[in-house]
Amino acid sequence: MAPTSPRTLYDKIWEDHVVHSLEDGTSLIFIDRHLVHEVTSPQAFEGLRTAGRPVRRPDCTLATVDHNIPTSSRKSYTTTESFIPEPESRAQCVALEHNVKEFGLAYFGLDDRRQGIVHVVGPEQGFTLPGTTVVCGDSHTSTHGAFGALAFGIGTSEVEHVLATQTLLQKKSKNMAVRVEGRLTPGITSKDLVLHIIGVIGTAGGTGSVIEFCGEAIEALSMESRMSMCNMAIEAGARAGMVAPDDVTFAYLSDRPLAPRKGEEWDRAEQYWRSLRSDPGAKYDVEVVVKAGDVVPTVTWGTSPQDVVAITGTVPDPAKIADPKRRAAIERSLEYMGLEVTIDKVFIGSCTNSRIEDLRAAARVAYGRKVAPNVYAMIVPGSGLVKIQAEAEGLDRVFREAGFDWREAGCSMCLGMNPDQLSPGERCASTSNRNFEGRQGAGGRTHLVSPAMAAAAAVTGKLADIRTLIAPAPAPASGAPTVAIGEETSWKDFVAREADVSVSTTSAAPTSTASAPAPSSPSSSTGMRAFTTLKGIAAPLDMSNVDTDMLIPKQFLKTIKRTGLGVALFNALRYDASTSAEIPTFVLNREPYRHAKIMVSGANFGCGSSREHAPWALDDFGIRCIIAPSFADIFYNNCFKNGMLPVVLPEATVRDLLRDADAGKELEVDLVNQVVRRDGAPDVPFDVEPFRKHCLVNGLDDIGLTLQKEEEIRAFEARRSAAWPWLDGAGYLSGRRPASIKVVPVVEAAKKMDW
Ligand SMILES: CC(C)[C@H](C(=O)O)[C@@H](O)C(=O)O
Ligand code: SF4
Repeated sequence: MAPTSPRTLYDKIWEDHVVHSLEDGTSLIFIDRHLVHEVTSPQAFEGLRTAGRPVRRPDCTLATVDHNIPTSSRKSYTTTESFIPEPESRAQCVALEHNVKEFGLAYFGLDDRRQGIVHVVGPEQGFTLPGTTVVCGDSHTSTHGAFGALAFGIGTSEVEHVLATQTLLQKKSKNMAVRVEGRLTPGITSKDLVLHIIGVIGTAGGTGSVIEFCGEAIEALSMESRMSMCNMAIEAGARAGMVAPDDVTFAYLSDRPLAPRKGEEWDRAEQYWRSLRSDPGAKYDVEVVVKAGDVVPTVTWGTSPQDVVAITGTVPDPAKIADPKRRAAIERSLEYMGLEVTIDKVFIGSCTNSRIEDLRAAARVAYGRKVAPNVYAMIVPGSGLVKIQAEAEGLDRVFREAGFDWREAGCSMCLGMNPDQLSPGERCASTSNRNFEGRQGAGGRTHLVSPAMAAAAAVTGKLADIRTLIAPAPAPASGAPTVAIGEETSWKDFVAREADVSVSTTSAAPTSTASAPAPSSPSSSTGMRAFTTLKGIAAPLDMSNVDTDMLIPKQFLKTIKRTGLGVALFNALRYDASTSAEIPTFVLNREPYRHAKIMVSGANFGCGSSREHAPWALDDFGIRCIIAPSFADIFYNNCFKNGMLPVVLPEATVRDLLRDADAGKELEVDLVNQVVRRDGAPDVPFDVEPFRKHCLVNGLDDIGLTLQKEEEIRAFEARRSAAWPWLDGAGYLSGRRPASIKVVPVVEAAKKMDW
């Protein structure tokens, strides 16, 4: 028998999940774990409802609210309707509550102490496991790759696809290795390391790839630190980030409520997990080597996560940049950021850095010090359980004593869909992951840093080198905490006792999931709008890295519909924030581009968040085709799910088309013949994957097509139950945990939401 060629970690997980493969390499892959939140799911549930489809695997689905919720005290919480004042945020959270009831899903609501940011909750509960495929309608799903899982963000149409079929249609990405040699020096965290890496490879450096982080420095990292790294893989443009599971991973998972049970089940799982390492000699398409010793405390200076600088360094001088586009981007960022060292706000939170280890790191700096008088500093734990653990360790008292605001769990000021926002011009040291214009509030300026650096900024009032502050702090003032920093508790005291809390639902949810319910409606495979040819005005937007926050800012994500978002498109570039008047120079405010059907733009179009609202807004404006040298993966996928066509062409050809567009000439995009027709110039051929083309040209709906593969999906599920039995029924709906163990309430105010 011929020896199999060496495989990477990604190859192994991919191959273990293929349900069915098409000739063009598109595969139907099985999804083990689906996390759901309120922003990207309402339209997906609506789709199921309209088609009369159930959720195929409620046992593999876990929902919570995180983006929209206020982080104020929940002591007075009675209902979500009365607790959330802002009508649109309230509507999204209430919609999720209705949906989880109707479809019978496990849900951590606002009065459940397990509620938190999806990417904190999944790992904390042991829902995220090595070797699994994990998805969520959220770009930072890459976080879960820290466990040796294949975890990636998806759009709302794909959320619906997973809910209905527990599978996704995917093309395999490239293998990329980022090897970090040597050890990080004292005071340097994985946040500094990942910012440094993004500075090296750029925000498009990982496009089309799954990054495996490896090497001595990665192996030495805790699970929390690995999660921060993989979380930001999406900021490097990657489809996913991953780290091979090892003893650190297994120790973290041991006894988590949803992890395999100790004994035979655990042993079998661990044996499989230990096989999930890249084989010696496995080939990567791209390899990058970084020296850990080169990494120093790192901070972003601009409006893209790649705009990084060592805290000891200086920001780039645009006059010294030869590339005119890059020079213009730097000039714009510098003008927006109006660089100064003093800061106004500090945000310690987000799915990047809101876990217990992050709060401990910040508390070590805050201990015995005071928040500078010019600064408002807030700490937002990633989940209710992180908050409880931090309180048991006395961290809240350290923070309060120092003058920090101690909040309830949620996404908070990471993107400010709730009231936690920056005011125009305010400067913030933030432990989050995106520093886009307006990300934390219109006109707000974000510097991405590690938790320790954020705490250092809070107490010094400016961006400061943490290494100058890691000497012991002065003795705390009277009334300071009695619990010394360093008395770490075990998460087991807080999480394990949750193991047997089951979530009841109002619908007749299946209690055994070894065989999945059959779809209740006939599967139709037509239904998407077809795309054959499109002729019209093309709007030139000569800019690289057009991110989805720019395409549609957060305030427009609160809708529970897909339509009517055209007015929101490029909102911050199109309208003056103070007067709401059109900015006449912006391309879509000029004739003939108000009527554009096509957009021509720069590389890495659609980077950042997974919000399908971005293609919905373009479509609603009238633009159904975007031509660019490259696209961010999730945005690219989202277009096809909406009958829209992203066309990839070489940089030089895009330049030619930009000139045509500038001249007001029409372009004709012919998908059937795969050419762009120009006025007075030769046709430009383009590539598109055959399966995607087939679906688009014929207006075929993916879900309908996938449901025709019911037999293959069932066969896969049977194989999965035999090979990895711990993955079945691992949701709170399984009823497999004994009900005899009493749940000890940790905080009186925290009650369990009963559905
Ligand atoms: C709302 C959601 C679609 C979005 C994402 O995908 O990342 C958000 O979490 C963000 O961080 O911008
Ligand atoms: S990046 Fe921010 S907004 Fe997005 S999931 Fe993470 S915490 Fe929430």
